[in-house]
Amino acid sequence: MRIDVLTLFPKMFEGPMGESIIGKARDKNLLEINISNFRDFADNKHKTVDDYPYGGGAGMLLKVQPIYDNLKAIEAKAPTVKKRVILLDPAGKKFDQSIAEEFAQEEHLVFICGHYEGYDERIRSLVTDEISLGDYVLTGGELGAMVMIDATVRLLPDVLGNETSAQTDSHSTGLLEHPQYTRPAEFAGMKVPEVLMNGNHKLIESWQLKESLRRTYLRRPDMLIKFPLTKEMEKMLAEIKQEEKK
Ligand SMILES: Nc1nonc1C(=O)NC1CCNCC1
Repeated sequence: MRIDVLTLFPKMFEGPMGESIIGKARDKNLLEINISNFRDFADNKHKTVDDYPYGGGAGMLLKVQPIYDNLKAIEAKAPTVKKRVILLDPAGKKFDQSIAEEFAQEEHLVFICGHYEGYDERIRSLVTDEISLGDYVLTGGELGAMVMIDATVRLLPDVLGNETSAQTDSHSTGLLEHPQYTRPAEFAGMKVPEVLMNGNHKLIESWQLKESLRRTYLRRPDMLIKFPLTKEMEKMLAEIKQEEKK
């Protein structure tokens, strides 16, 4: 996968996109990330990328031209590859695991990071997607782009090195992940549930499913409404509702 990011602050990406799992994936050539500063493409001598809004109003808007020419330069390097050009915008579709899974299937992702008050509206004609990190306002789109890249890249083959962990994550299965424990068996008086210590895989799987259902029921009932429950799950959920009443 190739990822291009258009930003005014390239240095923001050095840490998060250079360390740990993403950094190792780049070292292993599992993906290529190119960060470009669209200020470099501004066609005026002062390299300005923003201007006052027509009709007045607070703040400055990002001009189209620098971003347009930056996109053209990216296109020139990879003309045949199908691209998803993603505009980071609080008015966009809210990012979630299903979008990460969709992006992970793509060959080439291009992220445009907003700044200032917003974009010249004509920038929207250049993009395929408008995606929001969430219902809040950030100082720029950079952190949103990094979160989306992180959530997407970890789904690529061989990036995690343990594919099952991506497939069983919260939000990947449609339920929240069950509680997990590691050594020691007891810490500060808190013991690991006995069922996990006895090695009976069928009992363990049943416990894990029930605890996923419990956690989802208690924390994210909105996810449960959408989940296709089996008869076994419906029985477990009925037990959970009784248990949680006490
Ligand atoms: N939420 C968001 N998801 O993507 N971008 C988001 C965002 O808040 N962008 C800011 C909007 C105001 N101007 C600076 C950028």
